[in-house]
Amino acid sequence: QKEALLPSPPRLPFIGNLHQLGSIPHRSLYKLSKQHGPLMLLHLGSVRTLVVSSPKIVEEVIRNNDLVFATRPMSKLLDAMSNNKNDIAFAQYGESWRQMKKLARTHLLSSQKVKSMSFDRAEEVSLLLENIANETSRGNGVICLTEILNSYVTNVITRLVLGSWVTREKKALLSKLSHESSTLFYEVFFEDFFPNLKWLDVLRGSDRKLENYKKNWDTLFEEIIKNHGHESKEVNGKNNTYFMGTLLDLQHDSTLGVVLTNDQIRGLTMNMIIAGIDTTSTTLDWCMAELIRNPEVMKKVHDELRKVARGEDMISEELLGQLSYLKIFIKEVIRLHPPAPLLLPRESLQECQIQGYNIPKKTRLVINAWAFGRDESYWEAPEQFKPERFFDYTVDYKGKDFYFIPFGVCRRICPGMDFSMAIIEIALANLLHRFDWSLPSGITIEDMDMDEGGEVISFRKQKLELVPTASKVN
Ligand code: HEM
Repeated sequence: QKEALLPSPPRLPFIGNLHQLGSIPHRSLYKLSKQHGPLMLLHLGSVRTLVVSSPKIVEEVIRNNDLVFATRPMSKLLDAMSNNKNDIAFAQYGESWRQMKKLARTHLLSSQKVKSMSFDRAEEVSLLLENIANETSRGNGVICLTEILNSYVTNVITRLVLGSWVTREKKALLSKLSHESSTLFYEVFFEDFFPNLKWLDVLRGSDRKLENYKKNWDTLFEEIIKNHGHESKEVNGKNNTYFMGTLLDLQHDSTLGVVLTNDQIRGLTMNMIIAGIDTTSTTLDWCMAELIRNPEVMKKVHDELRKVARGEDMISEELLGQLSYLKIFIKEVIRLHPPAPLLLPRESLQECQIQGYNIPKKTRLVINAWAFGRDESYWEAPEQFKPERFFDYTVDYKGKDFYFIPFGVCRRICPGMDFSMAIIEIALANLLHRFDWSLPSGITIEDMDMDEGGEVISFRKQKLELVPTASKVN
């Protein structure tokens, strides 16, 4: 049986390879792959986990076994995050998942829908700029940009998903829940890895954490349903409904062909918050950090903006199409700092073959997309920050180029990329158009720690504190 021969790091009795995940799993797995190869079998407690660190192998998996790996594993954490399998991101593959993904793509996250929300984004960007100007006028002019960016993204996403009734306190709770989802992901729930030891989850307080997490969502949803987020369809003369309103409308739409349940509406809404806020805000944060570390890149972005803005006070979304350097800059940032470095876990629905090895049913699959961005066979001098490389490579992150998959691939690919890019690009363009940015006095580029914290969403460990000054051009 060839499966037994799959390269696999030596493991300890009982815990297997769990201890080798370290504090930053994508980095630990990358190191292990250098020793054991791009296809490794790990035993995480009792969970057999295949780790892929090469784009070629992902291509093989997707070409031959896309359907086999179209599902997510079952676990009590994913049950909580999926509102009991009533969502897209964490639910198992099947008819309900297929219908919801189609619905989200067509009615919530299509490029037409994303475009229709440009007014809301512009308003939130104005508030962001105002917020920065106010914060700067207080104290010594240093602001914590990481926190400000997280508030901006929370504000814009809750507004687009739920409507503008959401209070400041509720937004803070939604942001906390989004972040908690990311930290819970790496909490070891014994029941999932060692079914006989589920009593340890009670003893260690993990079960209580999960119960509180669920309770917080319950309380929030009572409020959301009460306000039902169904604001006027007529905003600025446009038919502009928020996701919650759209979903409630669809519930009464007989042409839809499926009946959307309240649980599915809740699951979808949770997905938009959990999958949207931290991924988008951490991308913006990495963008600003890389600009500070690379002044020559900052200059090029500024030069392009100046040409395009022609004295306008704000960059509008219509102008974004002309900012080609800004766009390749963002690509370079997510090549080196993919917000979800290990994507989301998948599991085999049936036995299959990869690289000639037999892979049994219910084997977990982890794809190290972070490693792909550093693969020398695809990227010249991969550790160098060089947006220009994307002028030469016609590569895109839409899932066709297997060596650049920050949004995942195939059936399980992220449906929210246009939605998040719209939020990122308009904010970045205006942050740089309106302000010049520098490090606080006494801090140098060398003091910037570019390491990630060890969570499923790859945050920069060090918060970004900067000094904005009103741009001289304006
Ligand atoms: C920079 C921002 C984002 C990044 C890097 C990102 C990345 C990802 C990744 C890696 C996956 C897993 C793909 C796979 O398993 O192959 C995913 C799935 C998903 N994302 Fe995103 N995402 C982002 C923003 C968003 C936003 C804003 C939304 C919604 C508002 C969203 C909704 C989803 C959903 C629903 C899934 C599950 C898809 C499925 O399982 O079929 N994402 N995302």
